[in-house]
Amino acid sequence: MTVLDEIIAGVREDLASRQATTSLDALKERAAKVPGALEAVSRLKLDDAIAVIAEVKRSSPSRGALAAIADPAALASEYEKGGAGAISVLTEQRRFNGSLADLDAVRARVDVPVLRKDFVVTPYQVWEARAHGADIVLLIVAALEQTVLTSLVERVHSLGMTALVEVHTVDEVSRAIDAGARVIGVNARDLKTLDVDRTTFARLAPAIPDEIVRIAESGVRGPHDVVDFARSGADAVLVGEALVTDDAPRASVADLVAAGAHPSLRALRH
Ligand SMILES: O=P(O)(O)OC[C@@H](O)[C@@H](O)c1c[nH]c2ccccc12
Repeated sequence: MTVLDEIIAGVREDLASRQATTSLDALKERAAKVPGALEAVSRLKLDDAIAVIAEVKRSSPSRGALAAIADPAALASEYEKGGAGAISVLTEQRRFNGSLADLDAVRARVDVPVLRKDFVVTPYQVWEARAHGADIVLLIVAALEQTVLTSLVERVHSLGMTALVEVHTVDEVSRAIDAGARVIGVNARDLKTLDVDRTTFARLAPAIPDEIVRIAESGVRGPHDVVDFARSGADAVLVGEALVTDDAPRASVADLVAAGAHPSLRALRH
């Protein structure tokens, strides 16, 4: 069993208990009452800058406890003030110590698009994301059969949200494109082994067509990594650990945003 398999086994158990208390119909009713999803693609692909997606994450299987984050909305608000283009909220409970309550709290506080970061394997979780105000939903290619991936991408888009389809190999890039992805995230961390390889993005980016938004996920330590990923063709970066362990997350987001807006990168983007 890979780490990913273990995580998903736990996710399915937690999912079963939520399904026992909240019916799909109840979720659909709730989804009908929340404001519509924000358009996210234009926030993730900017003309003259790299978008920064800042993540709210307490723990991870690779790093253990990272930060207590007693007030996720306050942290998200700092990220937003620093110039984050979107906020990612981990909702997985067992390994990442997140929750849908965190998503609710962040959603209520910020105006930028919010990403539900979880191991989504069923349509129920997509409805849940929308019912809790998400605008973007992560779908991990390595965790899904192709037919399931395609139907989940369609479900996300049909609810007005944007699917962030995560890949780690060239073959997964093809699967993401075939599934109808408009936004592809290349994860530097292999979820089967948890190893980080920052060269993965540069290797996979050429296989991603220009009309698709390209996001570099994981392993961003600071401004120099943003510049490197931008040079390799990233439209956006997704940053977790470096920000949740930072004493001044707002200023650090601003530094990442400034690095990605540097004039020397502009020529590459036009
Ligand atoms: O903390 P980092 O190395 O900056 O990484 C953030 C984000 O990319 C990472 O949390 C992530 C990327 N894909 C995921 C899938 C599930 C859980 C977590 C993730």
